[in-house]
Amino acid sequence: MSVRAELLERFLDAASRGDEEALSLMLSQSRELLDQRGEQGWSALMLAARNGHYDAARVLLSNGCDTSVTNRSGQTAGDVALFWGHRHIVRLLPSRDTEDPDIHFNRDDGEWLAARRASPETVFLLFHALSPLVRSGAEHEEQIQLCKLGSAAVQELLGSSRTLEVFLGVEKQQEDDGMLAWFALSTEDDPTQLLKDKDPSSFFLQEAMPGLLRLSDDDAGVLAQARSVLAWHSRYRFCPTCGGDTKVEEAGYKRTCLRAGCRSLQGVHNTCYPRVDPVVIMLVLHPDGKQCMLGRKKIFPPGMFSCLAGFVEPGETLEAAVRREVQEESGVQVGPVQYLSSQAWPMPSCLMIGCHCVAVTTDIKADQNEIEEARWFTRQQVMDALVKDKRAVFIMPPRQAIAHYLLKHWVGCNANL
Ligand SMILES: NC(=O)C1=CN([C@@H]2O[C@H](COP(=O)(O)OP(=O)(O)OC[C@H]3O[C@@H](n4cnc5c(N)ncnc54)[C@H](OP(=O)(O)O)[C@@H]3O)[C@@H](O)[C@H]2O)C=CC1
Ligand SMILES: [Mg+2]
Ligand SMILES: [Mg+2]
Ligand SMILES: [Mg+2]
Ligand SMILES: [Zn+2]
Repeated sequence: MSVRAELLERFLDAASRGDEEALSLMLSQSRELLDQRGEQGWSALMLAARNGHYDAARVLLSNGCDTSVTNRSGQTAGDVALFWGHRHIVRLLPSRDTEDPDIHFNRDDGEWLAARRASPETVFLLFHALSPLVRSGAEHEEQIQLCKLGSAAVQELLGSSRTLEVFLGVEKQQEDDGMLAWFALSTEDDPTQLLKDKDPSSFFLQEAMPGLLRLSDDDAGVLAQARSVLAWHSRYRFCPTCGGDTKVEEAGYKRTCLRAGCRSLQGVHNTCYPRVDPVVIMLVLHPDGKQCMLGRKKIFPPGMFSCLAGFVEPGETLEAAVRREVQEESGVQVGPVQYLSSQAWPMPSCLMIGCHCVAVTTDIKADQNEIEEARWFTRQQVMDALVKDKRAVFIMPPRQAIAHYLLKHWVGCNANL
């Protein structure tokens, strides 16, 4: 081994052990060690993150180390820390999920909203019966895009009592410090004809699934918000407390009961705001660490297996919901549960809470009502499905579903750890 390689191995070893003094000393002599990766493809920061060494990670960061460096599985130090549950280290590191659009809400200010509504730059998305108006994508046939209409195109609809309006937020414009406002309009009339005159290629996307998977990630994100709020309006026209009429307020984010004295007008209540239903979705890992459990619902396309999922019920923690749903659907008992990430799933308003969990029993007895079949799959089988190899024994859930991410994360993480 060359002197340099040996020095690097000693440096990486100090990071693994959490020896921050050795790290500081070696860096003062040879700064280029900082972001170098060893034979396994891991940097010092990744090793400190893997083993939960907070002070060692701080020393590396204070020396300016690059947090975006990835190992051979494409994981950053932040990903490694997250997987191993070292949250104190995750918090030290910049998150890769910080690229959310910069959206501000101003739902109470009627004048401001009216000005946004009238602005020629403002974007309107049109819906009918929860189906968005779309057109074929520019790039390839399968892809579709949301029709982004200007105020002139929706003038008639804006004034109509048969139109429901939901403010979606504003997008900061890079060039001129301006703000682009977005609205969703849902019409009870069928304006297809009207719009066909202007854009004959547009149509209302009828089936939410798998139709929504044909949108770009940006369009799908906006649609998740709009469709969830509109779905709530379509189901909660009357006051859930007294059955009275309601009026829409706060730019589409509140329905207030019109009956004086209704209990929903006082105190804390959750009937006036759009609902979000928490759903746990989990990849169940075999106690041997080498297999995971996937299930098939009858409605899935042939060959597709996905993670088990289920609604969180009142009084439950997320951990309890994971354990109960896995037990109900597969008969398997679950021990540790680890949260990974979440996803808004607008069918109609689920918040998918993605977890990995470890089974403590292995005999599967699929609940025939919800799950047609559940099986253990090896990592190789998941990998084959992921790369669509001809040996693949099942089909992965689509890339856009959090189940796909939970599987990909498992394959990527464990291969190296
Ligand atoms: N993004 C992703 O990767 C995935 C998303 N999902 C989504 O997760 C959601 C839930 O998963 P699923 O497995 O169906 O859930 P569950 O395992 O909890 O079972 C669903 C059943 O629960 C009942 N139910 C409906 N709404 C609620 C509620 N608010 N609270 C409690 N029970 C309810 C229904 O029964 P009944 O019909 O008898 O009323 C429904 O058939 C689905 O909407 C699905 O679209 C699921 C898997 C993957
Ligand atoms: Mg269930
Ligand atoms: Mg389920
Ligand atoms: Mg359930
Ligand atoms: Zn009421």
